[in-house]
Amino acid sequence: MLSAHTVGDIRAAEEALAATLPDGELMRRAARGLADSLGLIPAGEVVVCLIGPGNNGGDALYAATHLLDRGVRVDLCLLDESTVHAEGLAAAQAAGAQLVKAPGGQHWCLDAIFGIGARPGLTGKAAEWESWLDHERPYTFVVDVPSGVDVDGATLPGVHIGAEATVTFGTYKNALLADPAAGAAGTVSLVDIGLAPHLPSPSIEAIDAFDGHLLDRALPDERSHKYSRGVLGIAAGSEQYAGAAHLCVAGAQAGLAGMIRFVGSAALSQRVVDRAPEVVAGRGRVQAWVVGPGSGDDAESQLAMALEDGVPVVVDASALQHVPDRFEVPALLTPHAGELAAMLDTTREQVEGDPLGHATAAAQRWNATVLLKGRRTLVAQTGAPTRVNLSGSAWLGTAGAGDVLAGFAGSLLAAGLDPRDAGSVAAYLHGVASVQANPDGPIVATDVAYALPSAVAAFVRGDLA
Ligand SMILES: NC(=O)C1=CN([C@@H]2O[C@H](COP(=O)(O)OP(=O)(O)OC[C@H]3O[C@@H](n4cnc5c(N)ncnc54)[C@H](O)[C@@H]3O)[C@@H](O)[C@H]2O)[C@@H](O)CC1
Repeated sequence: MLSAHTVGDIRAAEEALAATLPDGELMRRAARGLADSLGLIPAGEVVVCLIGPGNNGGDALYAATHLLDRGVRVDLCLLDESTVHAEGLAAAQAAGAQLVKAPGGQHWCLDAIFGIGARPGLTGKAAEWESWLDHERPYTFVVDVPSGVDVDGATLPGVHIGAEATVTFGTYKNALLADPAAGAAGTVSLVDIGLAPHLPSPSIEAIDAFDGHLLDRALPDERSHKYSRGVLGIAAGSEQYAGAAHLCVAGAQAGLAGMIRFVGSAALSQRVVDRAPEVVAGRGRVQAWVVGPGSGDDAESQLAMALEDGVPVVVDASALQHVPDRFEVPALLTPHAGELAAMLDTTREQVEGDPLGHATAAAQRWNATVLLKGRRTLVAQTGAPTRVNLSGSAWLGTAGAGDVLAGFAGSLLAAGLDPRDAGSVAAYLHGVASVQANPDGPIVATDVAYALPSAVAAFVRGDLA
């Protein structure tokens, strides 16, 4: 599991760690790690370092001494000579760094304008540097966090640096994992400075290949039978969107439930059973429900029916328009930005500009777990670290992928996971399966459903890495 922490928590942890170390040791560790991560820059090349007033600039100045040691040339642009990290500047200059008035001509750049002490949005000279970067496009590394982003909120409220790669220290920051800010960071690498023992529980987490244990309590054993493994009820599809029923069922069949019951019109039920003969048509006892994929006008009555059972429920697509004031059962809501905007009476742009804020607000408001779909899908639940999904590719933006996800998440819920684990593991494996189905190429939602069972198995075995 990757974890991110808030600026406040990072500052407290750094203070506690620094108290156990000689003066300046933390910055030495950060600078050494940073320089090691800049190995891509060949000797003889020139890197321009954009240096701000704080310790972020200090990190870059000390890292510059290591770069100079191995033959990389360093130009320094100072935001303000009077506030720069003085010892760092002296060390970099002594090692051979040149002061320049403005960036120009260099093919490599190091953004050390602001770190976690940043106020979002760049102005003045920093904004001029950003427009040079935007125009000249040198290969840009960020020190700790892209300057100008909102570090905790992971938003982009103004001018900010966009980079190919970010080297961060101690722990991830929200802005490095959650969109839209994460989109500005490029590939992120983490330098260990010894902070972990001093950090509290994270603000954001991301499942990785080593988290297969999350499925442990929902796996079958030799005493299991179809009912003990969990039965999932699905109310999905309609005359207009019959395919959604098939895709939701296909996603569910790739999950951990022992049986699926399908509830819909006689004609639709017949279609579903013809295609997936394991499915049982009609109501009966279930451990969880999925309601809404392709349900159209039937969504309201289907959601009411599911809620009568008092079991956990996945609420997707058109059913999201009919949510109760507050859920009394464990609920996983799975909107995309447009659907969440409609629920919160705002615009898609507002949600996309601040997914973390809107997903968190919705989780609180409906007493539910909210899985907000996007490039970096979020799973927010009040009182627990928000999960962000890092798997998958842009090819996953394809018709029906959400129906598969809803069915798969429902199957994990029926098998005994709580909504947060069910939603976040489902999003993770859905992304993994999409890549495995056809790395770097087009896929349809059915391909994702078919690739899911082997992704589940590899995740459980710990083979995904
Ligand atoms: N605290 C520590 O012990 C460590 C900190 N490290 C580095 O230190 C950084 C944090 O250092 P600082 O706390 O000095 O913070 P910054 O380096 O982010 O700089 C903060 C300064 O910039 C000014 N500022 C912020 N945003 C501005 C804006 N938009 N326009 C104009 N001025 C602005 C602030 O007023 C403040 O003076 C981390 O990101 C990391 O790079 C590392 O060296 C590891 C250890």
